[in-house]
Amino acid sequence: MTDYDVIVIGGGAIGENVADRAVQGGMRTVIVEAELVGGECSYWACMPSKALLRSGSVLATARAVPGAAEAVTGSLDVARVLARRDQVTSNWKDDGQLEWLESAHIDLVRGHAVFTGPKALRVTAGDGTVTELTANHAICVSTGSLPLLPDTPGLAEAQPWTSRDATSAKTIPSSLAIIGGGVVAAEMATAYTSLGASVTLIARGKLLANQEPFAGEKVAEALTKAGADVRLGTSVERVETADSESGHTLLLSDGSAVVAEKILVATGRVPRSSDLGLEAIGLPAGGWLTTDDSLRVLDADGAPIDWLYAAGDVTGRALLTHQGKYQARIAGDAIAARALGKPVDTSPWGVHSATADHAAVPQVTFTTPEVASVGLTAAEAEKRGIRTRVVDYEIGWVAGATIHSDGYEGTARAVVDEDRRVLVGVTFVGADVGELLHSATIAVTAEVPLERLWHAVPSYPTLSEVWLRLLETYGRPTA
Ligand SMILES: Cc1cc2nc3c(=O)[nH]c(=O)nc-3n(C[C@H](O)[C@H](O)[C@H](O)COP(=O)(O)OP(=O)(O)OC[C@H]3O[C@@H](n4cnc5c(N)ncnc54)[C@H](O)[C@@H]3O)c2cc1C
Ligand SMILES: NC(=O)c1ccc[n+]([C@@H]2O[C@H](COP(=O)([O-])OP(=O)(O)OC[C@H]3O[C@@H](n4cnc5c(N)ncnc54)[C@H](O)[C@@H]3O)[C@@H](O)[C@H]2O)c1
Repeated sequence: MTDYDVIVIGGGAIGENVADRAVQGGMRTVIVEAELVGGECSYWACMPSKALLRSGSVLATARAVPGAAEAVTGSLDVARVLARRDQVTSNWKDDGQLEWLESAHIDLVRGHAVFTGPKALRVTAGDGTVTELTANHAICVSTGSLPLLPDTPGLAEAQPWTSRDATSAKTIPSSLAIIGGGVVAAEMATAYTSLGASVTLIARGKLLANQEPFAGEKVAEALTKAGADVRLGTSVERVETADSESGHTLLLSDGSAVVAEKILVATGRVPRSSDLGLEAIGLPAGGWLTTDDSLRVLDADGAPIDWLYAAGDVTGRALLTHQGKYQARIAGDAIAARALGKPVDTSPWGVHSATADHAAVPQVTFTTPEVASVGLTAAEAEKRGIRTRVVDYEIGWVAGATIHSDGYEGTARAVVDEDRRVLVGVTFVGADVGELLHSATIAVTAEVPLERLWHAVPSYPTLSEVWLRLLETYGRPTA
């Protein structure tokens, strides 16, 4: 039996950050990791997917800038794109992460952890070695999420790709049918189209339905223009696989059929909590771990368990690396503060409260065009009873867009809370708008009054000038 002040289950980006903050708070801390330290984001999600997307995005921009366009004479070098992706994932080796753990004074136990009781875990390594661990103060669960697989007849037999296969593929299939209309579906449709696959995207609803409506519309339009077949409002009812040579036939609810060499299922995520032994501590297996805003897990009565924390995807709060790392900083600090009897500030926007998860989550979808959003959409704000005014502006009309590329197309939307005269949501769609997003995140999180925003002067001629145009469209304040 080995004891630590803090045990973190899961060494993904989020677990690493919980452990780092706990160590910095004076806690002796260990991470238990079953697979690769660095987790999904580093090896099978954010990093490889963005590496697969980047070359196509650069090429599209270059083709829209005369002078550069003439220098682009070929299509993407697929082998080089895949090689760069391999480099970005460190060839699926975690040596670099191990060095970082050592420098951050975080111990590591490799293996699969299950709860044996309160503050107690059993870790079984790949070679069968068992380590019993106990925590003096806290255990934080950061085990992430797994792909959701719909029980569509014939789908499992077709051995579909999940996001792991799509981000780590060594060759590009000639045709790819993507089931889903969310972020993974949109990004992988963009990447695989640019890499030469014949892509069909099948979504039961709209594309990027959680975003402002124009976001999904513009991405669907661009995908179609790039050669993808985008089928919205239709579901896969059955999959037939005659043999591996002829590929798969997907029969859709609108009566049509799609034939593809590979199928990618991108229908969302489920919490990775079914094999954690949660029953040993009185929690149901397989569910999201609901937390308070200082990331303590809530019991069946909704009361926080004082020694049990969770951060990242497994909480279901916001399935994004940056938002999970935000939770991790708060969880690690709260664990250390409570252990040492120091003050804990869980008031909204307090140092130990993940308040932004409710009102100011930023996200960039790296499609062509990009979608960058923070806070509430107009529809969400209305649902919350906020009296809003929606302000739209075409990004292509600002001087920065003229310089960026010819025929720049993009839209910006600001959702104004009319009673408080602050922004509650901002969305940008267009090439390279991802780098604009943090300005909006600051405006929304800091609740900067519109009157003060007029004094935040965007540099000329950058895309940021869209901020000034949004304010002008809203109307200049009077003294
Ligand atoms: C294709 C794709 C692209 C994405 N792109 C982006 C993006 O661009 N930007 C963004 O912000 N987000 C992106 N995301 C989301 C992002 O990947 C996740 O939000 C993030 O990885 C969650 O981190 P985590 O640490 O909670 O979980 P994970 O990274 O999954 O880490 C959990 C770790 O826990 C380990 N583990 C699980 N159970 C146990 C156990 N019982 N014992 C020991 N170890 C265990 C696992 O092996 C794993 O290493 C993307 C997701 C996908 C699928
Ligand atoms: N750039 C980024 O920030 C980025 C990129 C990729 C993924 N992610 C994160 O990873 C998570 C997973 O992404 P995702 O795209 O898998 O999930 P998602 O929740 O974004 O989209 C799921 C899609 O699948 C559809 N769907 C769900 N169940 C279905 C079913 N049974 N049959 C048919 N369609 C079904 C939904 O209608 C939706 O269109 C998201 O929460 C996202 O935030 C982020």
